[in-house]
Amino acid sequence: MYSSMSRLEKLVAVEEKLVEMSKEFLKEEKSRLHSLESFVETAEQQLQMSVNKSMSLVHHPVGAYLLVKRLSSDWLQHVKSVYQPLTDFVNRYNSEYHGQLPSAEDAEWSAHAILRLQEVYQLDIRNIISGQMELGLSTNNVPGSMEQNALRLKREDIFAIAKGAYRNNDYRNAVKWLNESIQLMEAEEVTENRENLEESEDAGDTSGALRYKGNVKKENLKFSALQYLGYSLYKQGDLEDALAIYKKASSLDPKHDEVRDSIKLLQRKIRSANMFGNVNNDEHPRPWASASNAKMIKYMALCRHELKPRPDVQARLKCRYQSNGNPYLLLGPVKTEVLSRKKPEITLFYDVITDEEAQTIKNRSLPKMFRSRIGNSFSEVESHIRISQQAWLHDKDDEVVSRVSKRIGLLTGLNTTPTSTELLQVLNYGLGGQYEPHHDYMTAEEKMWGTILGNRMATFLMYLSDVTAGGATVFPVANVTVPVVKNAGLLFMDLLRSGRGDVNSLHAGCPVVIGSKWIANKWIHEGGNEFRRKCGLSPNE
Ligand SMILES: O=C(O)CCC(=O)C(=O)O
Ligand SMILES: [Fe+2]
Repeated sequence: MYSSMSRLEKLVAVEEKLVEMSKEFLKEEKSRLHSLESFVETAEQQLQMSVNKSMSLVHHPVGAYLLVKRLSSDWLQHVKSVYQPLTDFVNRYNSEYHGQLPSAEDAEWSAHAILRLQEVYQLDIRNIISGQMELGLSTNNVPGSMEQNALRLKREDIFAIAKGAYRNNDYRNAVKWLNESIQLMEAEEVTENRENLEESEDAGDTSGALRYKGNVKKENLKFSALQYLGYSLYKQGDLEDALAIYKKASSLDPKHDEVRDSIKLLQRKIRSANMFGNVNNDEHPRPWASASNAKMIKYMALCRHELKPRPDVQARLKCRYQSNGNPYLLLGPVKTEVLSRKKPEITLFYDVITDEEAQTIKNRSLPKMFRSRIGNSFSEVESHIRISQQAWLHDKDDEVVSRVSKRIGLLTGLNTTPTSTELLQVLNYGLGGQYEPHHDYMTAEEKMWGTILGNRMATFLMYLSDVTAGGATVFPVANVTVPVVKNAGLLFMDLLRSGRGDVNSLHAGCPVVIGSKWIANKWIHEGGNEFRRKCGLSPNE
């Protein structure tokens, strides 16, 4: 469900219905409880009159009749009147919302999305927690104070995200999130103790003011958070701090065997480290799966707009109105920006489609969307590398689709008829949705398209939406970051003139921070373009 914003948007309507159903239930429940209350009151009154009075009501025929009637039916009716609607409510929830609700796995992935955004955009955890995730990002769309309050994370949520990092073997971030969640738990303990103290003073009871008023659940949460923290510190090689944390956990539950064993183990490890001077801190975990390599580090820096092309390369970039000598484009030449002139040339065309056309394409795709996969014709898998939903549109699906295909032909000077292209691929990214660095062409082994269509020669990527933050398209070799510009089209060559894949065409879709990013890809193939883009004389040309 997290894999596309359009699916997440549907959840809003589901929750709207849930709120409606619950409000109705509560209203009826209140009146039912109210009538139960007055029934119980009456019964109690009559009971007192039967027990205490000189003339017991039960000796009176009407009193006896009422007692028998109450016990033979009224009580059952009232108990049922409370019980039955509750089961109906649960049954309705289970049947009406079955299949529409996200799973625990969805929740876990959503927590991962927050971690990914934190990592890629180097966001401050405290800003994320306080509902100000966009601080430090280039956006003017900052939430108001009411929204900020609604976006504030609670200690349980912070703990859940920490556990997500932990499960990812990302102990560095697990430590950060666990520290925050424990700090919050402790701050809340202080306020609660103060409130309890005030309450007891009000009641004139100062003796038991600091007595443990026992919210066991909360204590368990902290105990468990401390265990996670201790282990994460240990995995990071921070033995002394890990020991201190385990001791703190032990003070909450001195009889806990696992914690006591961990303390002994850590003390032993610290002693031997002092003796031999070498701390075995296991392997240093990586932030998220593949972030350790240079390619990923560069990808993330480009997503943050931190890298620019070399100055000499930048100086040769230009902006022009392009008509390719074509009469259609002469009437309204397209504003074009060349973002890289080295191979592969990367060009951004502004306003290649209209808002209405973009909307039509999105509407046509919505019923056909499925989770994107990566791979080739032999094996395709769902993966965090590409978090989105996609649909394929035929030219004949809508007049707009064929019109746009033709327009891409005019803009690129390439053959974009159905025999030289793939269908239009429409994509909607999900929560933290991204597409990690990849090439669009297929290698010889992958053999996706056969000899007539040939390999993907050029990519024409159109942005069908804006986003509030994140989601740029980046080229880690060319050092180019292309922000999402609604209705613009991005063109780059995937192959060298020789037909070999151009490794420099490496590119990626950065994680979307805020917003719903829609794109449409038109892949133009070699077949039918032999004379439009001629072979070079050297394999590297
Ligand atoms: O979303 C982007 O900006 C890049 C998408 C992409 O590279 C692809 O779909 O092949
Ligand atoms: Fe791509």
